[in-house]
Amino acid sequence: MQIGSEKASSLDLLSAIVASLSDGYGLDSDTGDAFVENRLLIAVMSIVIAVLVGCVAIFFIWRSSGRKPAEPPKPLVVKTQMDTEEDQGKKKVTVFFGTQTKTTEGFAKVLAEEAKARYPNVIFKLVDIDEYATEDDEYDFLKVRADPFVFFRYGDGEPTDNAARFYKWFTEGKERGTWLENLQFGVFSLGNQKYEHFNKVAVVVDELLHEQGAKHIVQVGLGDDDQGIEDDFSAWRELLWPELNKLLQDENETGRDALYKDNLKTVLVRIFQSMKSISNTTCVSSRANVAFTNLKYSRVEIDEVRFE
Ligand SMILES: Cc1cc2nc3c(=O)[nH]c(=O)nc-3n(C[C@H](O)[C@H](O)[C@H](O)COP(=O)(O)O)c2cc1C
Repeated sequence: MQIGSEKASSLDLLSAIVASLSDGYGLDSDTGDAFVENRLLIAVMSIVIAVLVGCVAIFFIWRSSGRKPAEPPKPLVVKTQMDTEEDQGKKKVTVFFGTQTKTTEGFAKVLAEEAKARYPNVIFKLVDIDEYATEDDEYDFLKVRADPFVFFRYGDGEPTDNAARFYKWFTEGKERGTWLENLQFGVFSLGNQKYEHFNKVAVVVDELLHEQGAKHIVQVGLGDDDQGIEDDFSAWRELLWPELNKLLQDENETGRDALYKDNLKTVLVRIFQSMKSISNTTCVSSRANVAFTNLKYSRVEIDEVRFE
């Protein structure tokens, strides 16, 4: 050991410390010498300890700086749900909606539930357009979907918050050409003619879908809150069902109307339950009542499932 030399290295110092510790703890001198001579081992150990101490320090600095781990991306609702084995081979319809105060969501739900009752072998999904894609590019799903596509929008001259990202991406992509030839769609919009831009966003989306190759199942429905939006909605649905029959009804399917009537009571209960989950107001329930008068079910029966 060369502690007395001109300049002791840190390794020499460490060796000296280990040697004195071994003395202090009663190790025999041979063992102490072995430690001291095995400088390479000590060097490796000291590096490992230094790295570990460094990692712990970095971890605490990182935690104290308040950074949170990156959030996992939002699930792609439709893609993941529709790719299940059970769904394979079945026809699928997606009801997308954009909404500000959830009225449109309620109407979309009514449509989806009624459609499920009419076409029990078809898979209907109700999807908030903003939750479909985490990245704009994922809206590319439109080009590969051959399923009927029903889109709900409302206008404010501007899109609703939850449709803003989709609307920006879609309206800025006019150079895409006719890339939506496999898509069939219908649009119904909830608006109010008192506003300058009556149902503007829906009209733009409808026109653009058509321009880009998608085929109308039914012409755009422009609901007017100022006149009677439930009647507009009912009238649009009456145009929709015959067209969906052509697309969705199985060739060997018979007695659809009887099946539909059997299902209807259950469907009404489900709709009222889901409406209640959206809003507890009786106003929402009464909207559903009106929306269903054209199904020829008496008001008395519907009132049995009213929630207060
Ligand atoms: C702040 C505000 C702005 C609106 N702007 C428009 C508009 O520009 N054009 C239109 O047709 N309707 C407009 N409406 C009417 C809504 O489209 C209508 O009330 C619709 O039922 C709301 O649906 P939601 O609850 O799903 O957002 C507006 C409503 C509000 C409250």
